Amino acid sequence: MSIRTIGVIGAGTIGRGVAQSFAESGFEVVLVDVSQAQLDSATEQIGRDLLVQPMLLGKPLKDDAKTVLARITTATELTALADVDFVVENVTEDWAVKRSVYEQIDTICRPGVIFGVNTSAVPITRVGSVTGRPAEILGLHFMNPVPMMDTVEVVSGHFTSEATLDTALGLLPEMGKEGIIVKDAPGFITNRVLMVTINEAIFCVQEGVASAEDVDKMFRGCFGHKMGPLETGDLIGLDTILNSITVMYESYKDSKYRPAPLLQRMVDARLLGRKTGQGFYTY
Ligand SMILES: NC(=O)c1ccc[n+]([C@@H]2O[C@H](COP(=O)([O-])OP(=O)(O)OC[C@H]3O[C@@H](n4cnc5c(N)ncnc54)[C@H](O)[C@@H]3O)[C@@H](O)[C@H]2O)c1
Repeated sequence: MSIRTIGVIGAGTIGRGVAQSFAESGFEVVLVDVSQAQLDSATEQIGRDLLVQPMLLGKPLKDDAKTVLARITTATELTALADVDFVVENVTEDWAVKRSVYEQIDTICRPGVIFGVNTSAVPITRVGSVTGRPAEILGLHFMNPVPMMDTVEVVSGHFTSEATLDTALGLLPEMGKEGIIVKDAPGFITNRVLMVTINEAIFCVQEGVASAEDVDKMFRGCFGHKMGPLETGDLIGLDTILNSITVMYESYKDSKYRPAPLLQRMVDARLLGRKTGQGFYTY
């Protein structure tokens, strides 16, 4: 099946980047979110990012920003995905929410259409089990900001077929990205390591060992990281960090994944980072 139209579900922090990246690469995109306000703000943000990111990357767009934006249509109903050739799902990191989406799109999308799960920690095999197409389900863990990151963690679930992996590994280079295959384990590789680091950095701030600014400064200065763990947490969204580390805590039954109480408190207070204008820093 030739892949020309991509269904992107969820127009939040990561979904809008996925939609932008596919559109920049010449694909038609149907972007679906339950919230019209979220779709409107995603479209506005994509418009701004299309102007800024190519300059930051030093790589001009192949087509002008207007043409790229025109490739993205939006909808609030999953039924808009009936004719898409490939799906990338990016809804809230909550199993009940994701499960309901997969049960619906399994009946809406054509048989054989592959579903890429963009999750921080939900097992891909579990997603496959609620659909009638477990061989066509794989993890596509895009990194934020998607248009600027060139590597994708590709997760092979228990039933993911070689054909599905081959299709995804062939599609990613069309977006200028490379996929690295990992096996299915909660948190995969990237988040199993990253979330523990961010969570532990939050414990350090909570205990008053150092300020958020100084923790981040050390990671930039001592290790040459572009961003420290708390800036990264604010970029990803502290609710997503909490959900991810909680999924790993529940999956591995290992106390090293227990969420920091300060993380929980900040999420309760809606201090979620960039997306709400305030996290460890003010935006
Ligand atoms: N933020 C990151 O850096 C990042 C990186 C990689 C993967 N992820 C994963 O991507 C997913 C989305 O994360 P995010 O940070 O973009 O979250 P977010 O909260 O910014 O966005 C989630 C979006 O999903 C929408 N949504 C909720 N239920 C829906 C439904 N039933 N149908 C359609 N849309 C629905 C919400 O309205 C919201 O716009 C999560 O699973 C997360 O773990 C996030």
